[in-house]
Amino acid sequence: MVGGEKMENQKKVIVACGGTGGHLFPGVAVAQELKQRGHEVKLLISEKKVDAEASKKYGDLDFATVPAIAKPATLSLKMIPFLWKFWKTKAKCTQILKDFGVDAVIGMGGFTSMPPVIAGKKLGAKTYVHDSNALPGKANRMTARWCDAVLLGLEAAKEYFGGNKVEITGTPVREELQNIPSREEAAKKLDLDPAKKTVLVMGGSQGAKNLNSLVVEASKAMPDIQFIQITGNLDHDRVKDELGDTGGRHKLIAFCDDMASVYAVTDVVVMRSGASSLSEISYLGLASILVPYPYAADDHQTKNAEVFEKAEAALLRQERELDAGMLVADLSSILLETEKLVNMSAASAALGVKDAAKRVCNVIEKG
Ligand SMILES: CC(=O)N[C@H]1[C@@H](OP(=O)(O)OP(=O)(O)OC[C@H]2O[C@@H](n3ccc(=O)[nH]c3=O)[C@H](O)[C@@H]2O)O[C@H](CO)[C@@H](O)[C@@H]1O
Repeated sequence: MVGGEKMENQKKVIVACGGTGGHLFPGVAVAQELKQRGHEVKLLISEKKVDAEASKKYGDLDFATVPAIAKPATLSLKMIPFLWKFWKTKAKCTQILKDFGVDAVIGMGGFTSMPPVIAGKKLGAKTYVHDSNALPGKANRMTARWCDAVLLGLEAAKEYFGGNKVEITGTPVREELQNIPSREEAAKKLDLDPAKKTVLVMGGSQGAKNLNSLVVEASKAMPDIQFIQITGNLDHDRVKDELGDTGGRHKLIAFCDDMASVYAVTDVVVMRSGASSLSEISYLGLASILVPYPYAADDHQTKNAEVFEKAEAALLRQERELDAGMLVADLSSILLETEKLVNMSAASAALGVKDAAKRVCNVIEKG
């Protein structure tokens, strides 16, 4: 160990989880569980606005920022600034890790998590990556070679880590989602009717302009259904204009910092198939219509969605094939056929891993 004091058996753990909500929130869940077990934790996030916004709710956790890193898709001159930034970030991480006195580093995915893991390895710490996707990210596949173990959210990802020690842990879900409010309580908070069927729409952290517009059109054709639509900051005002007055039955939220209440009142989710959101809806046993982000790297969101479709927990719809009429038909078929909703919800719950945070922390504790 390098640096500061610690209690016996207590580990000092760095959780590198910057770049997107899909990395940050599972990282928060790991940090919460480690802290509860008496370990000392520091989360490394990126300097991006999305990380600042998403982390401000967790004032009791210790965050530090490092620059966000994105690798160019192809070998080109852009590799030069990438490598320079990577090297500088690794040097910054080495200093943070030394000052902290690191014992273990876990990277939750993305190139922003790579320098802390490599710095940790060089300092003699135990190193891990966690990947929540069915088709793991390039950064994790590269980082795996420096790791003591690779932890996976979904079994489907196992084949990509042949030579590594692999453990299927599921994807950790943050504390507030492990204990959500009652439907009545949540509906009151959101000013919705708990007796009415409610659709949650989540566009993911990247562009969802088309999906947002399709939902607005579908909502207009379903006046008895309530909608909660998370638009993303950039699209909020446009969607608001498009939607007009719905008498309060269709709520728009730019960014939601109370997902627990939102999930508590939801019957079915229409969303991208980002792995963290999927881990949350399966944890809570929610049925879904999945519309993968069409430009996600290697189309990995389709692979995530296929896991849920195969289990009959979700309908998979590609955005290019979807129109408002189809969305209305899909939503009606799930919401109006009670048995279908019950079966899909149960299939979703069967995919959820209730003790994912515990499993990840067990691996780190074992060392
Ligand atoms: C476009 C893209 O490549 N996205 C990737 C990104 O996820 P990305 O961050 O886009 O999306 P995810 O669905 O994985 O995670 C979103 C997270 O943000 C939370 N949330 C969302 C909206 C909101 O208003 N408030 C809020 O708290 C959700 O509850 C969830 O915890 O990393 C994931 C994990 O590697 C990948 O599976 C996704 O494919």
